[in-house]
Amino acid sequence: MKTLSDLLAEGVAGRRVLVRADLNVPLDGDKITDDGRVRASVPTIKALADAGARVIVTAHLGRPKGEPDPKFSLAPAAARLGELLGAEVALAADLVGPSATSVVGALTDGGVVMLENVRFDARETSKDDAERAELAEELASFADAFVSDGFGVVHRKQASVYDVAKKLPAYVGGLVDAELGVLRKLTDDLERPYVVVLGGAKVSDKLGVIANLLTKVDRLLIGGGMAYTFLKAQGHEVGTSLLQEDQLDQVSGFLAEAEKRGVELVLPVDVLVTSEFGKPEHDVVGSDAIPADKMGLDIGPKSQELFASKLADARTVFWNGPMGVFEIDEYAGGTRAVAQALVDSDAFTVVGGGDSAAAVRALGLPEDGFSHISTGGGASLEFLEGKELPGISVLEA
Ligand SMILES: Nc1ncnc2c1ncn2[C@@H]1O[C@H](COP(=O)(O)OP(=O)(O)O)[C@@H](O)[C@H]1O
Ligand SMILES: O=C(OP(=O)(O)O)[C@H](O)COP(=O)(O)O
Repeated sequence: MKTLSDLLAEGVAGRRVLVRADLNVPLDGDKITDDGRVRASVPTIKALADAGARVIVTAHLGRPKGEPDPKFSLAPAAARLGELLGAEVALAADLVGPSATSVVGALTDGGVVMLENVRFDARETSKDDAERAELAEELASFADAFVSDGFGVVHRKQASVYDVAKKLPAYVGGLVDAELGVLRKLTDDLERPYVVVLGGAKVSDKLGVIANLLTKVDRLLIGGGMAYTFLKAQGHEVGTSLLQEDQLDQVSGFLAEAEKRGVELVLPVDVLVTSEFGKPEHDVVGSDAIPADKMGLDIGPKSQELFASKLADARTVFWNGPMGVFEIDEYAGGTRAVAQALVDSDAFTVVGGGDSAAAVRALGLPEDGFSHISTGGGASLEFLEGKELPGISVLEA
């Protein structure tokens, strides 16, 4: 793979460089609640700008439906990036339309601009190769080189991640390079017990990694929205909790496979339930006694203790996905307990994922209490699975 250093060594003054960043930050209205991904994107962008490049940043925010939607505008991220760089970052009102053409045309050496949310164009996430290639061609027409630095999205075969790298001289960015370097320590010769903790809300996306993880880990702790499909597969009622009904058979298979392999699969023994998403009033119930009209929004106090005890003797830990809806104080206890157990541990500990990393910071845990805080959740998991990451393999080609 050609690296950012190679590109800088070639000389970038006056060249237009398209940088794919992951600026998928959590928002409260138009306020960024955790700017970790913007901060992580700065070094690569700054290195290029300082070397006189004309930098064009492309990124996504959330999962809009392939058309412009102001709720998912990158305006807050562009403003924050400008603050961190100490120079204005103009945001084009579109992705490859007249506004983008004019904003890119006005770029001067050392300047940085941003294109509006790449997922406002349905071709970005299209399954049709030709559609993605067409958008990639339009993006590539703005630039002379491409730098792939959105680690959180390298597992997506999308136009701005994968296809565009075939249209321009392509380089791996500093963030992606550094993230891969740390994650390699979790694949070669790791110290055991190796414990993986999974939670969060992207259940259907992330269930798939479990089959492979079962061949690698000693223990798998499952909380967050991910736990309920397991509890249901064990025959428990889960009320109105997040549930991946169509993956129940697959999850039953995981339970059997874990037993066969001697992998300890640990599920919550109690949960905090409420009647309406986000409602702070709640009850603590056994995970085999979730009422039909209630949803589980956090693991309970006994589960917190159980999970902490299962982390205490670990030598290597990877954690993706909050244990509950930590954005609401009442449901932050499980996430805090797992985070604290990692801080207290002297294992090699990696936390990955936009929301997991945000949770660690929002709950006031020391960032240096973890060996590494990764900007990517799904991307890290797929890397640990040993799966080919399209955004990386395209750079190796
Ligand atoms: N029991 C639950 N029910 C619904 N949402 C949950 C539950 N537990 C956690 N979540 C939500 O999961 C989200 C994060 O999930 P995900 O995107 O998979 O994690 P990450 O960004 O760290 O990879 C958080 O916004 C959190 O509120
Ligand atoms: O937030 C992200 O991933 P993560 O939640 O797995 O860390 C990335 O920005 C990828 O977003 P996507 O899962 O909508 O493709």
